[in-house]
Amino acid sequence: MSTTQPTALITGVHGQDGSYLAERLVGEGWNVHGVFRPGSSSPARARDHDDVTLHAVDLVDEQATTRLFDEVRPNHVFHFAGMSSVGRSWHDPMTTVRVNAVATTSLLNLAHLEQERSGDPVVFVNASSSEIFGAARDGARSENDPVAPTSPYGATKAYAHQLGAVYRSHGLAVSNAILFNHESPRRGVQFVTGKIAQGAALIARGEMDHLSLGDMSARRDWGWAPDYVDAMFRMALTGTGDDYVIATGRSHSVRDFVAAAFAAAGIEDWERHVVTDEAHMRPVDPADCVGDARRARETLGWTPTVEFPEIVRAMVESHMSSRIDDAMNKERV
Ligand SMILES: C[C@H]1O[C@H](OP(=O)(O)OP(=O)(O)OC[C@H]2O[C@@H](n3cnc4c(=O)[nH]c(N)nc43)[C@H](O)[C@@H]2O)[C@@H](O)[C@@H](O)C1=O
Repeated sequence: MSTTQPTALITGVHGQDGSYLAERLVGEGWNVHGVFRPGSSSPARARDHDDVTLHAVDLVDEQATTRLFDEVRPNHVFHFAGMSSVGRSWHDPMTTVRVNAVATTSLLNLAHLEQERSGDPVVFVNASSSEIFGAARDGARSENDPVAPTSPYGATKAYAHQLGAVYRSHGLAVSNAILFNHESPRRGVQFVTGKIAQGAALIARGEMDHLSLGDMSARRDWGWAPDYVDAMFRMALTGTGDDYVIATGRSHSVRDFVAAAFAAAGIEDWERHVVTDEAHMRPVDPADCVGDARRARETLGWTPTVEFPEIVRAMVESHMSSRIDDAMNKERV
């Protein structure tokens, strides 16, 4: 490994975005360190990646995280680790706060200290979220929209987003990637797209009878995860910090996703197989969530490359052919 190449620390390296970014940075010749939660399962794709140095660290443990920084001395931090389920955040707000707010505070502080110690810039890319905008209104959201979260998850992401801006004004190159929903065959089944893709495949194979969902009228701006990882790589290369909405600009309903997924699995009469259940509904849920990524297009030269039907197909096909190398996706909900 070259020492003149950038050294990146990726938190949440076993997740969807972390794993795609690790592969990308290794391909670019970077020195890549990945952090995962002690005790969490290690998907085969991460275990197989010899070029990524893995660290089992609980990021809520400030001393352990300080030791990690002392060992790695990163000049790029990509912070993806978090409690990422909006639905679950209503049931476990304390864990949501610890992981999304407390750990992010520690990482921003340590990145800033590392910059001061080394005298060299440290670039920090923070995975922010469209959930910081809440459910108040429809229409495409841009970086200038008010931060007004309506879920415990959104509130913790809003805090991390704003603390990132505080450290930016304090000299750290922090980019907040305001990520709208982004999917791939690596998406876990706790999210609606992974659940539907898995359900359609299991029903087509005769291994499941019906799929139980919450609000099917909810609309989301679903993009392709590797595109969103590419956007965050581009943010890092600017060497300066800013806020960037990353989105396709178009939304589809959960119902649209269900119809496309079942069609991809060879089932046209999907209504027979889907029931709605109050248990999957949320106290508050944005009805329509669309992003305006003009700044990312103009400043980063970023553009989404994969359309909605292709995303759905890729996810269903991976479940149909059992190319599921991900422990997360083996779980059934
Ligand atoms: C940008 C944002 O994107 C994601 O958050 P999310 O939008 O909550 O994603 P989801 O896939 O859990 O829900 C999408 C929609 O689908 C509805 N829905 C219906 N029925 C079920 C259902 O059965 N399960 C789930 N999970 N959702 C359901 C649900 O009520 C919502 O309207 C995370 O990556 C998050 O980390 C993030 O930052």
